[in-house]
Amino acid sequence: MKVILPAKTRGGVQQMARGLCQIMGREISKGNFNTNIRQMTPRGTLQLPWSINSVRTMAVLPWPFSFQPRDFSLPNSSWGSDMRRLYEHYNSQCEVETDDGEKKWGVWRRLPSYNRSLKYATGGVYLSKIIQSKARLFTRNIRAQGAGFEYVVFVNKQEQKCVCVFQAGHLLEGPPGHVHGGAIATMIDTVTGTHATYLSGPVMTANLNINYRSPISLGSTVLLTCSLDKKEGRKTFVSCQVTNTDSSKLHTEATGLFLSITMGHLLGG
Ligand SMILES: CCCCCCCCCC(=O)SCCNC(=O)CCNC(=O)[C@H](O)C(C)(C)COP(=O)(O)OP(=O)(O)OC[C@H]1O[C@@H](n2cnc3c(N)ncnc32)[C@H](O)[C@@H]1OP(=O)(O)O
Repeated sequence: MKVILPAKTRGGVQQMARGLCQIMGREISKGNFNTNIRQMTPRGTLQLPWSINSVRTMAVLPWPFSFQPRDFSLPNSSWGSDMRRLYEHYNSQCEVETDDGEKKWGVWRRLPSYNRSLKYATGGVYLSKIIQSKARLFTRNIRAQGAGFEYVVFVNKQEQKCVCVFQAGHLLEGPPGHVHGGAIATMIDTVTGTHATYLSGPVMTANLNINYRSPISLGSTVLLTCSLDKKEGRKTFVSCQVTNTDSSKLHTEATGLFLSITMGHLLGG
């Protein structure tokens, strides 16, 4: 049986689980991560600190000890008709049924929210295990559904392309009735960064160039379409267009340079 708890209760359960970790003798702290992740075995696999393994174990324990983080990229009641329609359009191509009724991966893949996405990136699996229970992109921190960044990302590995369906909530206001340029830049950085991560493993944005062509109305849904321009050593070049939902109007265009980083760089080593 699957029990879906209201957000408040889930928070309580998470706190309780954290409390249990503490009672059991260790709190998961950044220092704790840093010390332990440097312990590499000769084969290059990580010796995870016991606290992380405990957290992972708890993620598969039955309720009330399980605290699988919420996937923010799934539809919720704030999603408008455009958002839902485009979600269905891409989601229906994530899994396809063959003639003999077998289910297979389609050309698109929906990326879940959180740093769970990192596991799809080359070499990202260990990083994912370490940070997924701690980190959350700030775009997901506005609790009221529909008030901030509502979005879902789909990637197409074959075409080295990715799309994001984004509905901008009222808290993202810049010019009256329209989305703030910084909020648009945030989404561009997030989606191009996600795409670069998917293609190249852990990266950081080194350069982002943005041209704003036409304003985006608050509450509207737009499409961010990203493609790989080229890869050169540690550099991944990605471009991005923000358009209305039928791609007939260009709102914003951007190019980004992402540099592959080591785990040490990301964790301040
Ligand atoms: C699933 C997960 C989804 C995640 C999505 C969210 C994505 C969010 C992404 C972000 O917002 S990351 C946060 C914003 N970015 C930063 O804070 C990065 C700060 N900068 C750095 O940490 C370093 O400058 C950086 C890692 C980008 C590069 O430092 P390095 O020491 O690794 O590289 P280095 O400076 O040696 O440069 C390597 C090459 O890149 C080139 N380069 C570096 N920065 C550049 C730049 N800004 N423009 C053009 N080229 C640049 C540099 O010239 C050189 O070229 P060559 O090899 O050809 O000589």
